[in-house]
Amino acid sequence: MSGKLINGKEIGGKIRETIQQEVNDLKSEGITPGLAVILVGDDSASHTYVANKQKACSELGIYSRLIQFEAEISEDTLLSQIEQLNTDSAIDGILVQLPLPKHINEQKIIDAISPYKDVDGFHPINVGKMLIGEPSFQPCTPSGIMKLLEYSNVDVAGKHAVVVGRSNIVGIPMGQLLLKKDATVTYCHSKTQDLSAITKQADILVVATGRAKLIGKEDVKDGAVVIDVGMNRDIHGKLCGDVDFDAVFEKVSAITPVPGGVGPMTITMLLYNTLQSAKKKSSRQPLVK
Ligand SMILES: Nc1nc2c(c(=O)[nH]1)N[C@@H](CN(C=O)c1ccc(C(=O)N[C@@H](CCC(=O)O)C(=O)O)cc1)CN2
Repeated sequence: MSGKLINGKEIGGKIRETIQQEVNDLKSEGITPGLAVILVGDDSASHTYVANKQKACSELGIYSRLIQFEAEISEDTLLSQIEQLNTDSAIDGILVQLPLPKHINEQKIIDAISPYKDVDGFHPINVGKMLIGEPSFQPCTPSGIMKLLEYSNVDVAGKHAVVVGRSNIVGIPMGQLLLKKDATVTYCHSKTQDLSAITKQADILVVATGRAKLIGKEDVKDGAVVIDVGMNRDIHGKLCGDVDFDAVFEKVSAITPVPGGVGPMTITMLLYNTLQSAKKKSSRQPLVK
């Protein structure tokens, strides 16, 4: 089974080795990369992801600072915390773990993060730069998927890539990164008519809907490469993706598992972006509002 399986833990591990080497080099020059993580509320999945991010930082020698707030925190308090971090020289990357409680405007919070420290790649300046192919922080999940494809020798150019899902943090940037690598991209979403007719045409199928096992055997083409971004619980409480892994496995040429596929790459690319930010520390421009 291993030939078909795109193993995000293994590929992420290889990339983390090169990041670690570069972190060591930077540290020998007296620079320690630093990441600030803001966590609001008590969502248990968010707590797990943040703990995993901190553990990964510590394994690679990246300084991480956790800033925790109760769910009732005001938007203004959050904004002033971000302002402080924007000018903190020990901090190269700032991330606010999503989702935020409903009374907080997520976009307003993202907009307040300095684009020079926006290691999630969610700030409109980084999104815009990514769209026109300028160097920028790229969002971690889509850029991690591009790495999975690259390390698995999947040539994207000229292929029909179908992205199911249009979120700002995964679906939309995913399609754009595939387009930049010369794929022919189709977006599908909750209003798409006859989803299956389109997913069946995909050479590369990326599914990011948050709907457990939405994609089954009848929805994929023979030999397709399937990337599952989903993170759901099945009726037995077991972690599962948006793709019915067991049903499609025989049909596809390669597939990511859940867990152990895309998830670990999200954290790897966060470490990568934090390192890139630390490398640019000396040339970082003051934020012009
Ligand atoms: N500020 C951000 N918020 C959120 C992001 C993000 O990129 N930035 N993405 C997701 C959550 N996420 C990272 O924050 C994330 C999700 C899943 C994993 C992961 O490694 N999953 C494991 C399984 C973990 C488990 O057992 O529960 C896997 O797939 O193997 C990492 C990061 C939303 N919020």
